[in-house]
Amino acid sequence: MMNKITDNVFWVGKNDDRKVPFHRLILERGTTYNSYLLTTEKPTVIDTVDIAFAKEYVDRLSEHIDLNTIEYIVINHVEPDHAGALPALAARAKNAKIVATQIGSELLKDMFKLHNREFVIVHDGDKLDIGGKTLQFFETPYLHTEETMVTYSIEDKALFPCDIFSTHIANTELFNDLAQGEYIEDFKVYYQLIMAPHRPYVRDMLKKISNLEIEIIAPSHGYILRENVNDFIRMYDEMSSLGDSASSKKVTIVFSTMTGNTSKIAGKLAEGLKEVGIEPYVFNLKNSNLDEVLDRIKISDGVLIGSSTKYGDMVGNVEELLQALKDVDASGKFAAAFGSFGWSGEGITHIENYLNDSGFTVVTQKYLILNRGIDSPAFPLRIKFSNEAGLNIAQEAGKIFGEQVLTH
Ligand SMILES: Cc1cc2nc3c(=O)[nH]c(=O)nc-3n(C[C@H](O)[C@H](O)[C@H](O)COP(=O)(O)O)c2cc1C
Repeated sequence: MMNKITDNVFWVGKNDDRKVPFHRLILERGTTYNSYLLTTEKPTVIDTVDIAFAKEYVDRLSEHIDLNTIEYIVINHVEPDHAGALPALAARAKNAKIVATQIGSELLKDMFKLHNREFVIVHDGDKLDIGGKTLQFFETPYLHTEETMVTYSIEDKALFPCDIFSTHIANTELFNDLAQGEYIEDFKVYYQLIMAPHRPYVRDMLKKISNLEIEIIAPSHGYILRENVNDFIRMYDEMSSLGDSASSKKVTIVFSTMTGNTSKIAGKLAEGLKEVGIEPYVFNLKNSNLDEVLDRIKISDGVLIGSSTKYGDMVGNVEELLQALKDVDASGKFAAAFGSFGWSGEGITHIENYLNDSGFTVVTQKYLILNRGIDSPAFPLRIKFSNEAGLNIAQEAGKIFGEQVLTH
């Protein structure tokens, strides 16, 4: 099916009106996989369709264009509901170069065995002349995975943001002004499910597109937005804004150290928290009153507890604090363990075990994979001695932990 979006821009996607299983959900209203064909002097395809419809998609496309004339295939996001038909298309569009971010290209090569294919690697702000139109690319990491970018057609004032601004609704009307029935709630639910876990990246994306003149948003699922476009951008702005919750959220960092390495990690965690607007309480247990520390933890939304390891155990009086924490109401509080170590780091694992036993929601790598779709930085935070790379990771970890607290 080929539908005109604007001059020389056509929708060539797939309407999937099944109840689609996706990310452990069932998309009750189905979805669409929106792919676009730009019939310029250097014909260009932007994103493809789900891997399940690859053959059908390529066959249909070949009815509209000689596939050998396709010059570029832009892949904004590698997930197989968008890039799934790339191998089938690339096999027949033999002259096409694949346009992606650096990380995107590496993933596509490995996932689809495209190592021998020509790629055009694009960076933030790069432009590509496709003969009659100019595409500009903006990297939008984690929206919804690490390699993601958006494509902007300057002459069309059209943004192709892949998953961003999408809605899971099967439809044949294509445009939001022709929508039969309510879809705004679905648009918001999509944001909450797919985008909200990456809130700070939504803010970065909004900054990047704020200088673009956008008349059409052509995402990869659901309606193409051409009516009240700015309302949808505003909704993302509102949903990703924290209001005054940053200043009202509290995090406590407590640690014990022998030679100062764990103290440096605590400092970096604090810097990361400050980056997201949280001013943490920081206690070195050696110089602190245990009751005062406990009082702070009681009013905190998150707690980070650290120790280095000495002969397979925690150091200082961390264990005394952890024992006392068993009597604190930990419901609704996030916690994570951290520490410096030399070769085995048992102290950090002991802390994590205590936090689990006390009923905190413990932030671990497993937790972040399942709840945020990210696998780093790895919690509990284990830094060998206090190397520079490790300390940078600690700062990132502070940010990620802060985001966790802020969005709950
Ligand atoms: C007496 C002593 C015992 C140690 N035992 C261990 C150990 O069992 N496992 C380990 O991974 N590191 C061990 N280490 C290494 C420390 O955990 C490491 O030097 C760490 O960076 C110290 O951090 P801190 O300055 O915060 O105390 C030991 C260090 C010392 C001095």
